[in-house]
Amino acid sequence: HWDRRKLYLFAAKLQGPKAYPVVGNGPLFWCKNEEIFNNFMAATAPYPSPVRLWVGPKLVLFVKDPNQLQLILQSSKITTKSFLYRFLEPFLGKGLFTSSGPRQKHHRKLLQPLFSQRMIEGYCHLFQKHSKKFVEDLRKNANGPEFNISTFLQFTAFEATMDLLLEDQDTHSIDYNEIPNYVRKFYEIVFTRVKSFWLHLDIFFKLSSYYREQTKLQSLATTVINEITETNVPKIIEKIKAERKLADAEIRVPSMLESIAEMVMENPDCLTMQDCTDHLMTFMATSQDTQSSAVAFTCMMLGAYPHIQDLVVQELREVMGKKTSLDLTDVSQLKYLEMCLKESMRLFPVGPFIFRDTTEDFQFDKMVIPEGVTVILSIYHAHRSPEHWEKPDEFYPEHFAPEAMSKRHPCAFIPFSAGPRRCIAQHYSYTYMKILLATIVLNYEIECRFKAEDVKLIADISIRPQQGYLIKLKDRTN
Ligand code: HEM
Repeated sequence: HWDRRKLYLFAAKLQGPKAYPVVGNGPLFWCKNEEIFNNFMAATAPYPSPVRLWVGPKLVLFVKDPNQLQLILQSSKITTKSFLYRFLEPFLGKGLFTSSGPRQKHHRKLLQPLFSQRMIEGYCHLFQKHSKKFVEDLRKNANGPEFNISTFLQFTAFEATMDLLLEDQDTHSIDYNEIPNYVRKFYEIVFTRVKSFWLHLDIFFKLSSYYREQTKLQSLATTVINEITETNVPKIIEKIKAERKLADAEIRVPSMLESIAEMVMENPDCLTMQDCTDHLMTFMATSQDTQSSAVAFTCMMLGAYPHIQDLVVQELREVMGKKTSLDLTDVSQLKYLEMCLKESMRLFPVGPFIFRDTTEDFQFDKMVIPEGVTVILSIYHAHRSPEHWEKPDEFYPEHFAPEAMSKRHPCAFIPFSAGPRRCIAQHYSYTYMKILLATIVLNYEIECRFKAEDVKLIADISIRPQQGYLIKLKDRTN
C-alpha cells in the first residue's frame, strides 16, 4: 500500500493525457494498429517530458527529451528491460536483448568480441557475396514497375546471417523461404499482446489464436537454431580440439561459429548449449528486420532525392576507382553514403521506443522515480527534436557533417540506443548496410515518389511506411 501511495504521489507531480478509472490511458491503444502511432504521438505531444501515462494499474513514463534520455541510458541503475520483453522471448530466446541482471552483463562481455573490428574484417567477404547475389536477384524487378524492396532485403539479411553462422555449409533441412517473414509476423503478435493488457496474462494468451500462430513460428525458428547448436557446434569443437594438437595449425581469424564454439569450450559453467541457442536465436531475429528496414528507408530517400543519390555515386566512383568490390578501408571512406544512411535512420529509427522497468528508486532530473515504474524511451522524439536538428522533418544528410555532429547532443541520435544496453552489433551493422547500399547504388538508379514528409509511418515494435517500401529501379550498368 505504501508503494502504491508513493507511486500516486509521484504521478501527481507529472502531466499527461486524461486517464480513466481502471483502464487508465488504455483506450489510446484501442484502435487499428496503423492508427496507434499517430494517436499516441498526438495524445502525448502537449505535455512536457516525462509524460505520465497509466496503462491499467501500471504507471508508465514517456521520456522524449535527449537530456533525460541520456540520464537514463547512461546509468547502470536502470538497465532492467521492461516486463514486456518477456513476450519477445519465444522468438528471441533468453538472449542479451530480452534478459537483464548479472547473467546478461557477463554474457555481453563474453560475446562482445564477436563484433570486434577484427571479426568484422573476417565477415566482410560474406557481406560482399550476399550483396552481389542480392543485386542479381533484383534484376527481374529492374526497369519495371514500382515494387516493395523490403521482402528482398529481409531475405538477403537472413541468408547472410545464416551463412555467417553456418559458415557456408549447406546443412539446412527446412525451407528457408519460410523464415524471413516470421520476424514481421512475430512482431504483430507481440504488439497485439503489448497493447491488449488482458493478453499479458499467459492464461488468456494461451486461449487465443495468436498463441497457436506463435507456437508454429517458434518451432520454425528453433528447428533452424537447433540444427546449428546440436550438429555444427559440437563438430566445430572437435575440429578446434584436433587443430590445437597440431603445432603448425594455421593461424587465422576464426569464424563466428568457431568463436562461439571456443567460448562454450572455455566457459562450460556459464555458457551452456542452451545459452548458445538463446544467443543465436537473438542474433537471427535481430539481424533481419533491423538492417533491412534501415537499408530500405535509405533506398527510398536516395530515390526521392536524385541530386543526393548522384553525390553518393560520385563518392563511390572516387573511392573504388576500377575495383569491383569494396574492402573495409573503402567502406570507411564512404563518408557521404554514411551520412545518408544515418539521416534515414534519424528520420525512421527502426526501434522508435525502448522500454525499461525501475527496480529501485532512481534519482532523475530533480525527481525520484519510484520502483515499479515502466519507462518508455523515445528515440523517435530525440531524432526529430527541433531543438537539436536544423531541419527535423526533412531528409538533410548535412545534419551529419563532422562539424555539425561535433556540436550535437550525445543522445540526439541514438538509433542503436546508448550506454550499457546499447546494440552490440552497431559497427557490424553499419559495415553490412554500407556494403549492401553501395552495391545497390552502383548497379541501379533508384526512384521513389515519396519524399521524407510524404512517408506515413506505422509503428508496432518497429517502424515502417504505411505504403510499403516502394521504389523503382533502373539498370545503371547498361
Ligand atoms: C540497423 C540495425 C540495428 C539497429 C538499428 C539496432 C538497434 C538496437 C537497439 C535500439 C537496441 C537496444 C534495445 C533495447 O534497449 O531495448 C539494440 C540491442 C541489441 N541489438 Fe541491435 N540493432 C541493429 C542490428 C543488430 C544486429 C545485426 C544484431 C545481431 C547480429 C543486433 C543485436 C542486438 C543485441 C544482442 C542487443 C541487446 C544488447 C544488450 O542489451 O546487451 N542488433 N539494437
